[in-house]
Amino acid sequence: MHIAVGGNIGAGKTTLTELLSKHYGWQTHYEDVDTNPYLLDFYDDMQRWAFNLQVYYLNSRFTQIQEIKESEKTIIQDRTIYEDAFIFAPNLHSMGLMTTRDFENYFSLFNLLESFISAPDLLIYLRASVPKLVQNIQKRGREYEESIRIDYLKRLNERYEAWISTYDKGKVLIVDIDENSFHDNPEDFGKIINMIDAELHGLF
Ligand SMILES: Nc1ncnc2c1ncn2[C@@H]1O[C@H](COP(=O)(O)OP(=O)(O)O)[C@@H](O)[C@H]1O
Ligand SMILES: Nc1ncnc2c1ncn2[C@H]1C[C@H](O)[C@@H](COP(=O)(O)O)O1
Repeated sequence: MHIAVGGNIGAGKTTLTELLSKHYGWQTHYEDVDTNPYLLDFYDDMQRWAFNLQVYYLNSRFTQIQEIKESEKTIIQDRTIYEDAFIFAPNLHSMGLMTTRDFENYFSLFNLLESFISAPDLLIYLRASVPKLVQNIQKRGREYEESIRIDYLKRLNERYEAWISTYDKGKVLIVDIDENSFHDNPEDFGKIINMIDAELHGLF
C-alpha cells in the first residue's frame, strides 16, 4: 500500500511521516533535501534554477513511485509528484520565474510520466496557515530557507487549497495543523491515528 503526506513547506510532513512510520511500522520514502544538487542554488536565484530543480524533482519522485510499486511493503512517502507538477512548477511559471517554453516542456514530460504511475491509496494533506508555516520553517532553521518570502508561501498555500479541493485520484484525509499539535501532543496524534485507521479500514 502507498500512503503519502502532502502539504506546504514546513507543514510538518517529515515529522508526521516519521511518527506514522514508527506507529504502523511502515517504510519511509523522504524527499531529497540534503543531497539535492539544486536546492541551495534555487533559493539563491530561482529564475536561473527553477527548471533544473523541477526536472530533478520529477525524476526523483518518479523513481520513488517505481520503487513503491515494486515493493511489497506499505510505504509512506513524504510529498507527492502531483505537488511538484500542480503547485510548485505552475507557481514558478506564474511568478515569471520559469519561462512558458520551459514550463510547457516540463509539463509534457510530467504528462508522459503520469501515464506510468498510480496515485497513493491514501493522501494525508496537512493544511497550515502561513504564520504556522513561517513558525515551523524558522524552528527548523535551514539557512537557505531564510530567503523564502511570505508571498511565496501564500501563493503556494492558495494553490494547495485549489488542488486539494478537486483532488479525486484516491482517498484524502485533511489535517488542520493550526488545530492539531500532533508533534508534541499525544492526544492530538491519537486523533490523527483514529482518522487514518478509519480510512485504512475502507481500503482493506
Ligand atoms: N505539529 C507541529 N507542531 C509544532 N512543530 C511542528 C509540527 N510539525 C512539525 N513541526 C516542526 O516544524 C519544523 C518543520 O517540520 P517538517 O516536518 O520538517 O515540515 P515539512 O517536512 O512539511 O517541511 C520542524 O522543526 C518540526 O519539528
Ligand atoms: N517542486 C518543488 N519546487 C520548488 N521547491 C521545492 C519543490 N519540492 C520541494 N521543494 C523545496 C521546499 C523546501 O525548501 C524543500 C523541502 O521541502 P519540505 O516541504 O520542507 O519538505 O524543498
